[in-house]
Amino acid sequence: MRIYSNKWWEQVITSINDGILVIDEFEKVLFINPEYSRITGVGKEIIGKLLSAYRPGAQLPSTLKDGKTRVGVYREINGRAYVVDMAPIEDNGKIIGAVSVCKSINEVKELSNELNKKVRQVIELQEKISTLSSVKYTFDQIITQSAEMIDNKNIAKKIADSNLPVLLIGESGTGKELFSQSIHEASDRRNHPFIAVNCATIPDTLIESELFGYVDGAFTSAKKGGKVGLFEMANKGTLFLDEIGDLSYNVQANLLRVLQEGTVRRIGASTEIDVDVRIIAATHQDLNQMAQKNKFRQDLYFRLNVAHLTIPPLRNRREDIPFLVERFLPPNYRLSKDVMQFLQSYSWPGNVRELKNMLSYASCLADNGIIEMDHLPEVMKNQIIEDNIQTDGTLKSVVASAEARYIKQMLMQYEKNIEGRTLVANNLGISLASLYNKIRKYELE
Ligand SMILES: Nc1ncnc2c1ncn2[C@@H]1O[C@H](COP(=O)(O)OP(=O)(O)OP(=O)(O)O)[C@@H](O)[C@H]1O
Repeated sequence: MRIYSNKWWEQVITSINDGILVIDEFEKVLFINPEYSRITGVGKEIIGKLLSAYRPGAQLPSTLKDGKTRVGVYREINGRAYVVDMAPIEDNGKIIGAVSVCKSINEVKELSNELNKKVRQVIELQEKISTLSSVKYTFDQIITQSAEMIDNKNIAKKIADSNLPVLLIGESGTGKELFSQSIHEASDRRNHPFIAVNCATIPDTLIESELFGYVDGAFTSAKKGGKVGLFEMANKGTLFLDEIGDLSYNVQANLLRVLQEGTVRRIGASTEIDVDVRIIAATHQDLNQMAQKNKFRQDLYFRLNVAHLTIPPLRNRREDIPFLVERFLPPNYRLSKDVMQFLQSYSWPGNVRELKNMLSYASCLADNGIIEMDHLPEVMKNQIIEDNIQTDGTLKSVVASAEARYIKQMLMQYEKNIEGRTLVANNLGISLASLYNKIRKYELE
């Protein structure tokens, strides 16, 4: 068998990543490695000294005496904390020395602090994801009787389980997010995050870091430790990009790259991260026209416009109004005949959201459970109804239809008594008698 020199063994021990100290049978220190010095702060001056004299409280002399191994003994000297394992060195049953092996706790502490920091970050992210991704809606909650909306629901159900991107087009408050959440809930991504982001409400300078995240030190105001982007948060789930038409051209290019590659690169990072995210985009704008005018990237438009649904405004599906009213009114509340008639003729610029909010407001004012015209918000009553006016037939009948609509609109704004009627007549520039004639003629009451 080959005999290895002392120098050879010394090199082996020197290269070990734990601190090592060896004493002889008389407690005299024979050897320490550089790691021991690094952990304890004790240098080569200890060699040749009696350990208990140089390091009071050391337990290695006890191991020398009783021959017992000691494991995980905690030591803290001059702010340096470490754990020590001790073992006797025997030759033919006789203890001829002892060795101690130590590991720094400062490093373990630092690692544990680092770990705690990461755990806190994960908890923060989980909380953020759960607030961002609280899916409330399913297809059953989309109330409609309109043929166009029923078609939309059927198509949405069919494409839900695919990974196809979806583009939802419709005015504000028509239910685009409702569709988007329902598609997510009906897909096999339902147990993963649904994250909604409104591109119109995030300033241009921040949107990239929101979507793609950044690494530590990416820019001067960057948060320490970096930031996870929404794409990473939505991994395996759905990212709902509302008002996508408001994204700047630059961000559109980066978004397209993520969709094509299936990877994101955090701002300032050199590596890509794989992401598996289904995109549902929504807009009230005509992206096709915007693409033709170079205001929206055509390649991104084609990428997003794979499955598209156009959600009609409420004024074009008035048959839904009574059903939505029933859904949103608190129990034991009802609308007066006037109010129901008004809702049927109103233009609903804020669509279903406006109807829902209006009913909440009015039901607070209606003490006896019956919602009257007086309980409607003033802005609504003042809204000039431009639709539903007859636009074909003889000139006489079209003028009569417009006249009836305008008088009705005026009547709604004033009290239903003589003072109110006088104000209406004055505003219309006609006599009170003439106003009553027109009310009778057009059956406005
Ligand atoms: N068909 C419907 N049945 C029941 N509730 C509806 C329907 N459509 C819309 N809503 C309700 O109206 C409100 C607005 O809907 P939603 O947020 O989905 O609209 P949106 O088109 O995404 O609006 P925006 O573009 O302004 O974000 C929500 O409270 C939603 O629940």
